[in-house]
Amino acid sequence: MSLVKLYDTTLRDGTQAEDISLLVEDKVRIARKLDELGIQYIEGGWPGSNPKDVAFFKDIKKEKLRQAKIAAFGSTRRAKVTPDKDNNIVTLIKAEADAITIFGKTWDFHVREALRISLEENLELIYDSLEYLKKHAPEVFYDAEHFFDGYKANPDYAIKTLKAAEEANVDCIILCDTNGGTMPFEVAEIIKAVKEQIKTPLGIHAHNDSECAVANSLHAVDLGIVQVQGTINGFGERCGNANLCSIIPALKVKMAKECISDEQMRHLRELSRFVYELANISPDKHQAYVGNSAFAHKGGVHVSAIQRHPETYEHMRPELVGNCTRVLVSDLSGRSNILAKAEEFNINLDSKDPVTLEILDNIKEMENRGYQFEGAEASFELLMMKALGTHRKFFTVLGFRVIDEKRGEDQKPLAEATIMVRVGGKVEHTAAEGSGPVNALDNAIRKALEKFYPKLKEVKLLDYKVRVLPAGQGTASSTRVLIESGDRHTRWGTVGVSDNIIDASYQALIDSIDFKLHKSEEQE
Ligand SMILES: CC(=O)SCCNC(=O)CCNC(=O)[C@H](O)C(C)(C)COP(=O)(O)OP(=O)(O)OC[C@H]1O[C@@H](n2cnc3c(N)ncnc32)[C@H](O)[C@@H]1OP(=O)(O)O
Ligand SMILES: CC(=O)C(=O)O
Repeated sequence: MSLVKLYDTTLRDGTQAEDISLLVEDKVRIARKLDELGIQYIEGGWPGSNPKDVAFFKDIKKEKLRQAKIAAFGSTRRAKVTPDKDNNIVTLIKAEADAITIFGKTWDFHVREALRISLEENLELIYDSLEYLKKHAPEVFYDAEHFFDGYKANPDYAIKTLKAAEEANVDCIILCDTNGGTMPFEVAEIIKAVKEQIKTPLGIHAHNDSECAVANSLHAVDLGIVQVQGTINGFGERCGNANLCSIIPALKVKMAKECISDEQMRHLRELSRFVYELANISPDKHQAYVGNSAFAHKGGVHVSAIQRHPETYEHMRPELVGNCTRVLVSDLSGRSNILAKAEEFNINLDSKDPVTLEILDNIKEMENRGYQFEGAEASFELLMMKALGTHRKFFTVLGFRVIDEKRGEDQKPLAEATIMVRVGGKVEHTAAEGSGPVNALDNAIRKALEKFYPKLKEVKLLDYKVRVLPAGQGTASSTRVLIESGDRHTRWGTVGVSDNIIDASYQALIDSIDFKLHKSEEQE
């Protein structure tokens, strides 16, 4: 297997994405994880840009990375100053990184319009910036910005810029699709032409503005490119960069190109989620390879087939990237979905058992009323237990009342809930306040039940989603509430539907508590 080197720019180009900003500590934590994953180069930032990036290069030196090299990023020197006097170049060297990457202009249009210098002067900028850096850094890479657009506009000039970098003896020339508009067939044609004229090892840095960044990067590797730049989860300027979470498994599984070990790749999903978490961005469920839905099967026909052989509807084994097969339950389910779920919950169910059909019919009828079990597997498991007669009634709610009161225009509203529950022979009547009516109700339910079941103290409400469902013919619109709860060990989802938002929330809250009590009992 030939080796492709991965160059991660999450900490530099990734942070150029709208809504993404990382603290120095976050950057160091991500760098550690990238190193563990086996990424060969980690671009830490642009030290000439801001003090945070300067601090990163200082702090990362204290880390004992296993194998990754840290790269510092910047640009060619400014016109009219020599490299040794150019603040950006001097700062790059001071960062004392293992490698330095600078970008320079390839596109004649950019030279004229953005830099406003002559084409000849730009070639000098490229050559002497790189030649100077080569004397001061162990490895120097050249990002040929807008290479593909530049080549299309003026191929002779674009090649001249690469030759200037080659003459300066750089270690790798990276062809950049900076505006992300190049098509895969153009990439192939242009790289072939470049390879006839440039002998320096080549890399690719593709943006995703036309959704082709991953395809372009893979095409480039197929044509012999040895360095692939990208970011975790595809974060990056505008529509993002080539997504390394897709590139890595494609290289290894589909193209037999070595880049990280099999064991390292099993941590890819974990790393993807770690970066989402630190960037404070919700993970994209539908993300290829590592997303929650990447191997989630909903249609009954699909579920029936994957149970016979997973490859019928899975392009590769999810475990290779640390993901897993999931079966969803909905009104598109068949008996196979119900049986798969039963197996997941360790429930013995036979496809010929009338209960299987009863559960299936029940689900379809409830989904028709607005329930959705895809994100509410705990409610579904409770429903199964009820159908099978294994559900235990831990408590009975005898009634509740919720009051939401505002005492003046500039006063905050106050919410209070009272609830009456019976556990065994005892009746408990409790009141609690909350930041809103649902929170007050949640507090009151727990306060009433925690006395009997102290384990409920562990339960936290992690997410609360409300969706107003459109009215059907002759009916009022109703509300669906999805709640995600969790304890120290796990998370679970529950659902409630009603034309009253408090009632819908109540159903989801009660299911959450009921589920926790069943699971605690099973564990004991
Ligand atoms: C394709 C890419 O993604 S490249 C990376 C882009 N990332 C960033 O821009 C984030 C970090 N940038 C920054 O912090 C700032 O832009 C800085 C510190 C680099 C520069 O700030 P300023 O000096 O205030 O300049 P400003 O940002 O307004 O304009 C960019 C300058 O860089 C110059 N420039 C652009 N590309 C190059 C290049 N390859 N070589 C040399 N100079 C360049 C422009 O001509 C302009 O200089 P001028 O105004 O003197 O003509
Ligand atoms: C260098 C870089 O980030 C680009 O060309 O997109």
